Amino acid sequence: MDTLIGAGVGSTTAVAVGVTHKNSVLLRSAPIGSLILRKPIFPANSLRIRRRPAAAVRAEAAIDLSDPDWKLKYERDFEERFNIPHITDVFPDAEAIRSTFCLKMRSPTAEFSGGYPSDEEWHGYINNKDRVLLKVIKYSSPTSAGAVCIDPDCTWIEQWVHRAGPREKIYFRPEKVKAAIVTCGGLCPGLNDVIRHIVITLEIYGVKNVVGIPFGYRGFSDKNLPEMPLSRKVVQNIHLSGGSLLGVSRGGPPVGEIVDSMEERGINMLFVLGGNGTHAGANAIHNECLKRRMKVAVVGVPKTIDNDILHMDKTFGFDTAVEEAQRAINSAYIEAHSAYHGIGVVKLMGRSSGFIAMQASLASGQVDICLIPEVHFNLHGPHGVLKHLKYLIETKGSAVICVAEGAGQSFLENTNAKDASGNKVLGDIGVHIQQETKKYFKEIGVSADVKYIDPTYMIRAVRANASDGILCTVLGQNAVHGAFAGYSGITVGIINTHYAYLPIPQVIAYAKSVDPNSRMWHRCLTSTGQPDFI
Ligand SMILES: Nc1ncnc2c1ncn2[C@@H]1O[C@H](COP(=O)(O)OP(=O)(O)OP(=O)(O)O)[C@@H](O)[C@H]1O
Ligand SMILES: O=P(O)(O)OC[C@H]1O[C@](O)(CO)[C@@H](O)[C@@H]1O
Ligand SMILES: [Mg+2]
Repeated sequence: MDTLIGAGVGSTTAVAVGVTHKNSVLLRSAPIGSLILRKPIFPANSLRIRRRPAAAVRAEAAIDLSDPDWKLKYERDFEERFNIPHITDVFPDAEAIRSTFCLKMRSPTAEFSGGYPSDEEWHGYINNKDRVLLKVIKYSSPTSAGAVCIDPDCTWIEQWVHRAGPREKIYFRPEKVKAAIVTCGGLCPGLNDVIRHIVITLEIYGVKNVVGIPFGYRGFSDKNLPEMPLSRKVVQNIHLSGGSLLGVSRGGPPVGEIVDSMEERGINMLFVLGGNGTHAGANAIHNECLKRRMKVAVVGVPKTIDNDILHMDKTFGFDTAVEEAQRAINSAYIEAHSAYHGIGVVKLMGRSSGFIAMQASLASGQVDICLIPEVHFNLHGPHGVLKHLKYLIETKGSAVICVAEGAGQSFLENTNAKDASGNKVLGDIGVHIQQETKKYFKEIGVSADVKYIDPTYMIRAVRANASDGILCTVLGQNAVHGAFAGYSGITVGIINTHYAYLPIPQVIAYAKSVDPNSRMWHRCLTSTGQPDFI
């Protein structure tokens, strides 16, 4: 008989379901290394599955646990899926030269007439065979919190991904490179830091032709938007302010037009900063370049304030967003605490993943109720949010709710509206909670002073904090190293504190979301003291 299985990866990975057939386990695009259980681990209504259509991602193969070699086969399959495309896959005879990124090459003014600089003594290169371990906990039992097991014995599986960094051999001659940078989607703290470090690192390799494409992918087709020449001088201080020097946008021309434009402009390195939509675009550009046999490196740097890109510890801007979100929560707390029966509602970003709401609630310690898209809740009824608010007002005198923008969408009218990129336009759950709370307290004859704060655009526009600034620096540098090393269709991320290159389809197969059975969500519940609202 088929058995529903729940799968959770650590505290920060998506939940998925699959079906077991006797000994074989079929994971339908499930997260890598999913936990196989004989029965559901979550009540059906707390298990929400969110998945974007996979962008040509090859799903995990079915595993036949009765096969004595299943572990070996699984590891081999994993290695194949996380293999990163290289220029030599299409151009086997592509010429490799010694890297110009060495201790002797620190000035962009150097010319190569006397030969490329090289540094025999420098041992700072990454070997192409270096790997980073994706999962680092060995679980002894599938019932251990957050366990990620393939079989009931929790057999240890090694999942290696490619280590990022400069290679000794490079596949582009710096003087022949025209590099372009584009930033797409919404704003996110740290965009300027990444742009800055891509430019600086390109110059250190010896590249002199670096341009910015204005306003996202639109800049490839809009003739009124000239490309912006970039140099260390131009980008020197851009990290001191938030936003993007190049501008951002949603929507844009079809991929074919983008690649036509790249051909016309002679761009052979493209650095794409953006979220899952942008990365789907980057992968399509990479595939189109392959089809046209263009020797081009397309490298992504994941920018998602929602932190919903798979496999990475976090994405840049997330830490800053959490820090900034705390200020809104603190204001809501002060307002609520200073009012008679004050209730503060703060809506934070998170279309399908509640990471910011969860982490900001945890960090602030001032939130009584945290609501995220991954965990179903009722507003009304004996166990609903409003009943609990009444209890909080009676016992504490005030309360603070932190809600992620994608939470409780089933309570709101579905307009089917889409933004320019095709993303669903969400209803305003913050306004809804504010209105329902006012109505409820009026009905029960208890006064309540409800204040609503939506700090979204204030948070997105701030400059990166120190930890994000460092993350952006390393990601920007590694993006350039990846391109020079000849990889394309890849993105760069931090995994277990190390840096890795991943094939784009694997990181955008679906949105990473909070596992309601994770230690981190349980810690959040411990902090807020909220019951489940079912
Ligand atoms: N499947 C896709 N294929 C090709 N291009 C895409 C795809 N999805 C989105 N894009 C393009 O990527 C760009 C950015 O997409 P989107 O607005 O969804 O932002 P995002 O990268 O997901 O970032 P954010 O986290 O801010 O939403 C847009 O120009 C959009 O046209
Ligand atoms: O108003 P815009 O720019 O379309 O962006 C809004 C969206 O962008 C995000 O901040 C992600 O970039 C979402 O959380 C939010 O729904
Ligand atoms: Mg997106």
